[in-house]
Amino acid sequence: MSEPDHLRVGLVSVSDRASSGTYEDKGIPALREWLGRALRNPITFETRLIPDERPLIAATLTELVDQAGCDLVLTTGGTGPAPRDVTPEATMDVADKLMPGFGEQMRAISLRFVPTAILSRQVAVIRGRCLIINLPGQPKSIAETLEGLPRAEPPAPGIFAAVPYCIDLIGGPYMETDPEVIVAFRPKSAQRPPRG
Ligand SMILES: Nc1ncnc2c1ncn2[C@@H]1O[C@H](COP(=O)(O)OP(=O)(O)OP(=O)(O)O)[C@@H](O)[C@H]1O
Ligand SMILES: Nc1nc2c(c(=O)[nH]1)N[C@H]1C(S)=C(S)[C@@H](COP(=O)(O)O)O[C@H]1N2
Repeated sequence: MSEPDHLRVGLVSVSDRASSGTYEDKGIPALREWLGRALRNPITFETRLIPDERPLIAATLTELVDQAGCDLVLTTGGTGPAPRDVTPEATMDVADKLMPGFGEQMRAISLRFVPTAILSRQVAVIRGRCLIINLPGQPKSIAETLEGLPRAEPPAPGIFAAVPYCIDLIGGPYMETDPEVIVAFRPKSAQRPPRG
């Protein structure tokens, strides 16, 4: 059987303080660690650590999709209500299509962890053949929202369950997950045979 498809993934940490060196950035390492655990595909990461500036965030996302050729871009930070939190606006600036279900589900999952979940205005969009998803800045929120609480009662499905099929539908590579971390949902007609 052939090897899993290669993925190119953009990781963008949007933080005034981490990008200026006030504190160490923990966003990109947390994203890289979670994706490394969850995916069986070989991945090339494109990482960017930038301040909360709307034109710069939009230009970074455009570059990652149009020049670097990312299949998936995850951002962390800048989704709240503070004056400098503009990641959702910058993400919508570069969008071809909005994908509101991701934001709705992330806020629902996050409410299981923190009552302030509703303060995140995180969005997801399609640009070209790339899915761009905003995550909150708190590093622990990355695993919380991507993975959810699949074994809790009632379960809260992590949003990453829907990412592989979304990438299929926009013409991207076939993403394969470790079911111990996240079970990717695809309709039967879209599934490749499991690897032995
Ligand atoms: N990139 C990051 N690395 C490490 N910790 C972070 C990062 N971003 C946020 N945090 C943590 O999460 C908390 C809440 O984040 P907050 O909403 O204040 O940050 P932000 O708007 O995402 O980034 P900033 O205020 O630096 O521009 C911070 O006090 C910090 O402890
Ligand atoms: N899963 C999860 N979601 C979360 C949080 C969290 O700790 N875990 N923090 C919340 C808080 S306190 C804020 S202010 C918003 C926005 O955070 P940001 O501005 O760092 O993106 O995300 C919310 N969503």
